[in-house]
Amino acid sequence: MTAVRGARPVLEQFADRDEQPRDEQAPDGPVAVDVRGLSKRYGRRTVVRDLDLRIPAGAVAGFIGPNGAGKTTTLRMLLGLVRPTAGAGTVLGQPLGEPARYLPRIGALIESPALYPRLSARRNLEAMAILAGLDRAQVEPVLAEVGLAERAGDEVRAYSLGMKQRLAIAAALLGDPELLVLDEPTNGLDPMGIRLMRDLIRGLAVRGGEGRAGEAGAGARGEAGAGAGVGAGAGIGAGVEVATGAGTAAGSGGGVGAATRAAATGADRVPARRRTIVVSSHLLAEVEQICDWIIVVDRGALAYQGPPDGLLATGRQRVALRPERPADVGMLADLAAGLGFAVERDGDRVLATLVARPVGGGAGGAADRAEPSRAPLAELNRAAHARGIALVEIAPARVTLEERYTGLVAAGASASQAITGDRA
Ligand SMILES: Nc1ncnc2c1ncn2[C@@H]1O[C@H](COP(=O)(O)OP(=O)(O)OP(=O)(O)O)[C@@H](O)[C@H]1O
Repeated sequence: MTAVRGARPVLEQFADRDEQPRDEQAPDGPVAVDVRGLSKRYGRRTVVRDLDLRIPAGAVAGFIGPNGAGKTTTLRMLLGLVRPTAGAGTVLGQPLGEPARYLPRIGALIESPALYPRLSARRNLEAMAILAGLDRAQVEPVLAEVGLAERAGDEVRAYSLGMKQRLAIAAALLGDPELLVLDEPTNGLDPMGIRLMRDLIRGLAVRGGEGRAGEAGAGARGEAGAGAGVGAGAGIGAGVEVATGAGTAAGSGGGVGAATRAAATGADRVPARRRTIVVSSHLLAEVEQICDWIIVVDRGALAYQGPPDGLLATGRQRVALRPERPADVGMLADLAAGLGFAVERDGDRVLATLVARPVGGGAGGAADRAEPSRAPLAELNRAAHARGIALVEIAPARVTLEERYTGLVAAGASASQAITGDRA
């Protein structure tokens, strides 16, 4: 498919911005994360802006946005690693401002894991378990859960990147967390590694391996435990102890979070032992297949939140137009562009997506958005006919989730630049 033209007048870009499906749907049932107005400023620069997040308990939530959109900063705020400039709400039913109350029930992988390269995966995990005050017997089940059981005795320095990522996830699984936060776990992986990671994450949506040591079964969790994260680099704020004792893995970055068993309050527990997973990525395609909730952020602001099909449903309509004479494709594309469509060439077809108020169409309200195509399509058809172009196809064409995502982010970028001239 060849892009013919994409530049649109500024006013049309503003129209796009207005139509962005901000906070499309709220979850019906219990929520694992419910925060409002989350913001972070660094100096004069706002990197997360008034973010309202509601993540259903038990969902696999994709946290998607381009590089620099504020994903990691947001996740760090949820994990108590960065103090929000503004915002309030709850994580696992506990106040956002008191992360010590919920961190023991969270496992997290934020940035590069810190591992002992000359120790085996098993020994690395045992060290983490000990530092976090956990039963070492948890190590074998989590190794099995991430598919490393057979290589658990190998030194970590011999591991591939994918295996190291798996090991880091195993560390985050220690303590059988209710909420698992994975920041860009597919970063740097090849296509097969990405696929394996996707399969792994899908499987982690159910908590606890069979026979996990010390596990008394569903609903029986309630042992008190001291929460601790294992990591190096950025400290954990808000009064949360960081286990960085002698022998902790060298390395930089946020380290590997290890959740402990903790007292569960009951009211906010998820039935059927579903685990809530938040997985960030700058590529929707890497995670869309496993997500039942999607959050799109762009320049620190929420662009969409809701189920994946909601993102699709809010997409603008696209039509495929095929002229009787293939030689007319270029003229047809020009015509459609002149009528306010974003135009792409697809062989002997033109794909026209309505991006602006229909020329000669409706007033532009919600009803127009629900059925945007009729008036402009009729106009397009007439205009083609007037130029002697006979259409042999004029039919709806599917807009993919990736295209919707890209459209959202691209429209936001254009509008923001037009308004402010910068990203702040
Ligand atoms: N400690 C900091 N001080 C100043 N600016 C920061 C700090 N941490 C992050 N930023 C800025 O905040 C913005 C958002 O960064 P963040 O890492 O949250 O984005 P991201 O969506 O996770 O990006 P990526 O996908 O590239 O990891 C970036 O412009 C970054 O430079």
